[in-house]
Amino acid sequence: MVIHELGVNELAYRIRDKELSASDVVAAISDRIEDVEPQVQAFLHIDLEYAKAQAKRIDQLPAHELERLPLAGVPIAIKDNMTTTAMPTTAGSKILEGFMAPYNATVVNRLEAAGAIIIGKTNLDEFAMGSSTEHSAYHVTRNPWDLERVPGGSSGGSAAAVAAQMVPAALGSDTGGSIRQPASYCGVTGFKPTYGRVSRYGLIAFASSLDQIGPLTRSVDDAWLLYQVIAGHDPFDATSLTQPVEPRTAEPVQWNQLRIGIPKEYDGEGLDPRVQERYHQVLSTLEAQGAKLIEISLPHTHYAIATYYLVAPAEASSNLSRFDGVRYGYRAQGNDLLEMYERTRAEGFGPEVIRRILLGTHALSAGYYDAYYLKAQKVRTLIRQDFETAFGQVDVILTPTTPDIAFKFGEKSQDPLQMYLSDVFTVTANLAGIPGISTPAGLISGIPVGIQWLGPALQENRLLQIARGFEELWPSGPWPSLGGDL
Ligand SMILES: NC(=O)C[C@H](N)C(=O)O
Repeated sequence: MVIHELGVNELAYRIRDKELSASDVVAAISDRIEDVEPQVQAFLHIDLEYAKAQAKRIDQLPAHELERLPLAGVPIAIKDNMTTTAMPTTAGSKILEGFMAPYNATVVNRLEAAGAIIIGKTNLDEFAMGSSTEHSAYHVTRNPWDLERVPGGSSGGSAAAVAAQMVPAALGSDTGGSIRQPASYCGVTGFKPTYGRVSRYGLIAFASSLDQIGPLTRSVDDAWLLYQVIAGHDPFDATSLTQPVEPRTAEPVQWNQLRIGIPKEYDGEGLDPRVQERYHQVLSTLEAQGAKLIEISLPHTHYAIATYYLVAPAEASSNLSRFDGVRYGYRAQGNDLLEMYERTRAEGFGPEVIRRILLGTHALSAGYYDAYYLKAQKVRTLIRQDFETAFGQVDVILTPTTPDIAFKFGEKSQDPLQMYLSDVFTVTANLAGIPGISTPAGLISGIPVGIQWLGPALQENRLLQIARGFEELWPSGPWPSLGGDL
């Protein structure tokens, strides 16, 4: 048994059964990180001393206490836009370099209360704005399947760390696809729950009406377990939902009772023919299992990218106003207060963040508000209604996660619109607030490709049950060979 290859569930029960100690696991993970992190560069911060101390604490717990910890001794990485008191939180930005948060994000507290061991903070596009992790102010992260390619973004570090088997799981955040798109590019599972299901307290806000936290793992059951731990009401997040989170079910999906919606708008223009071919192979496999494939229309899909790139930057321009050199992080010198603000923001933010702030400020400004922001909000309602209508007819919707596979460094970074288009199939779920999961559907010339399952709001368990069923039909692996394996 190679410890770093084990998933969350396997590690958790082995540690609970005392077949493995948490310290053994942390030691194995440290070796793996030492081996492959120099190539992949998934992390912005790693704290193995902290991890070792946590592992020791877990190993000293009596059996009856271990029994109560669903993630006892499981190492987990956290995207660096969620606050941790034990490690810095930078959001991938120079403006927060070295920032130590005064409190943990609720998700971090929940993971630790469940016995998880936080190993480090993963790289991301600055403030989660991007689809390749090239917009990190620190360094790029490489796709473990091909080091010349991007891991996707903005949770690229989390996806790469999981695919490179440096951790069994990581948390990401998804505003327009930032969990699902990198999951697809790195061949892992990435799950975005319903808006409001997981507390965002301690998540550095990008676009508050869209942001959601979720897990990236190497199996659906692992994502499910993590979701169970992090989901649920949190009085510190006013948007957090109060509906109870139902327990995991072991029941397999009954394909012959399932109606799968195939939206015609997700299968055509702009879709890489190789991705399209794989998507159709998946559809045939499901049909052969007895699933009923129903062609549906989500007619406002065409406006989704434009809508997202008005709503998200508008909210970002407001959220990021707090980084002014007074309250947080970096401060530039200036002759007066205004000059200090201007210089701090001009020097502290990278070009993509500045672009979004400008776009958002423009969309919200007097005279343009009705034409841009208000109109985008109206179209957003239409997009949500498209899904409501569709879910009257079908149980779940299946689409490609991304129109392409992981691209090479530099291929899209000079053309923001091309970069934005990699979110074309994922932004709709955020605009509608519904859950979505990307699961691997094999490789195309050695590079992973994912498919996306979308479900009605609050039906996470049903969605996860279906995604797990698909995983059994279409198992992934072997994982990329890296480091010492080369
Ligand atoms: N943050 C996200 O969910 C990703 C999206 N690519 C964006 O740049 O806004």
